[in-house]
Amino acid sequence: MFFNILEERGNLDTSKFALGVKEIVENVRHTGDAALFNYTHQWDNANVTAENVQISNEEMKKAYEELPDNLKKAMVLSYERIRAFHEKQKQNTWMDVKPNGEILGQRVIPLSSVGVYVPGGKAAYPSSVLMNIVPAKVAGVEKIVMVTPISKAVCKDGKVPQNVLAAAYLAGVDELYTIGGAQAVAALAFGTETIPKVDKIVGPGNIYVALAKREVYGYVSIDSIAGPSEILIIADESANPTYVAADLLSQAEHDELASSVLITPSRALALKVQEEVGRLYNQLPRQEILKKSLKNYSVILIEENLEKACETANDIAPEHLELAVATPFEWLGKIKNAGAVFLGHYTPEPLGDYMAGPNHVLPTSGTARFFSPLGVEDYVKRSSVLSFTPESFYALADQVIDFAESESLYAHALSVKVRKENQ
Ligand SMILES: NC(=O)c1ccc[n+]([C@@H]2O[C@H](COP(=O)([O-])OP(=O)(O)OC[C@H]3O[C@@H](n4cnc5c(N)ncnc54)[C@H](O)[C@@H]3O)[C@@H](O)[C@H]2O)c1
Ligand SMILES: N[C@H](CO)Cc1c[nH]c[nH+]1
Ligand SMILES: [Zn+2]
Repeated sequence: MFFNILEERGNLDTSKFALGVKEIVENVRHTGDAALFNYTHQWDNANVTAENVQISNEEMKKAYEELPDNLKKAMVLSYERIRAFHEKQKQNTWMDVKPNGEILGQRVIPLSSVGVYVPGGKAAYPSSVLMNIVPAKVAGVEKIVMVTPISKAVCKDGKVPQNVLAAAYLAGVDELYTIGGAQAVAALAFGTETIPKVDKIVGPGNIYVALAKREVYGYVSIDSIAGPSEILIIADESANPTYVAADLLSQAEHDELASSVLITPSRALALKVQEEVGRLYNQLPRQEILKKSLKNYSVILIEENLEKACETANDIAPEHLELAVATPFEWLGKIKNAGAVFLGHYTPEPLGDYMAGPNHVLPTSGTARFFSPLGVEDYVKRSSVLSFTPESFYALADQVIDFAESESLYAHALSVKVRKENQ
């Protein structure tokens, strides 16, 4: 029996990973490539050097051209849907021109360089390549640097998988390096002899990647903490236990630290889902990962009613929240904290992972309380614009002087007074 049926659930304790990550980040910061390639050998068992760390555009192009037709079709459709969704997020520069000549505005400027992390320790993630890079392209980022590890578990031949290379080509990456983990995040944050320093690091990853992003924040910007995957399903008696069980398993298979939670007022449904999880588990590979994630970080909670279920979900603030209930739109307004909300019995979370269009890089570990999904706004910055004519300046001069003097900042007041004298 995998799921405990409980009244309460604890959160993932990240502190035991944090010290190791700090050390990795510091070493890469101070010794560059030497530490980067040592850690790559240690954690990925890969012989990456300055000579072979970068993958050429020709290699990516070849991977794309040789992709099987059905996968190419799926990838292109996914690309187009992600692009269409993110085009809607674009913000425009605006200027407000008043009749007295005062102009106030806001420019939206793409970031010069971003580093995108594409995970690759336990699975290959071409879908995350598209989710990271397409919004950066829509925003107009000048240089997109992608990193991804070549772990033994995923890259049997010691090479980045063809589907990842193909997605990178389709999305239009500028530079691709075969490094991963906390060491790759540190390399992007501080730069090394071979890895360029970037302005912002985005993208999902395991606990080491997520904590490393937190560690380098301030030296560079980051999007959010997008760590081990999470799903929380609120279900009532209208839910199909097989669908619910499959959706819970879908996120559990990502990582031993992934979390799948069902909240329901129906004990009958809870028991059926528990049974279905056991049955479906037996048909799946990746059982080592599934077992750990389901036993340690997953739970079925029985709540009195759907109102209470929504309150608990808001406390947990999950990455993905499915409303597997008869009238999902009725409950949507009650959900305040979730990376993405999936409504009804035919909007399973994996549809969002691959094809729907909204971004699948989402905040985890309760950070959906204040972080948002990755989007075009992550790849731009705003800059304010101010322009006054003498007439519009004189109209505000006295109030600025009064305000400045109330702060005892007389040079500020003087800057206005010297101009006012010319009135
Ligand atoms: N939140 C999101 O938006 C989102 C999206 C996609 C995937 N994910 C998550 O991304 C993660 C992908 O994980 P992954 O492992 O497959 O790939 P990954 O690339 O994130 O991590 C692999 C790297 O971890 C490092 N590592 C492994 N063991 C280590 C150790 N003991 N000490 C230090 N470093 C170590 C290695 O350097 C390795 O390259 C999963 O947790 C998945 O749930 C999250
Ligand atoms: N569910 C993941 C986000 O937590 C994204 C993903 C990519 N591929 C499959 N799933
Ligand atoms: Zn997934």
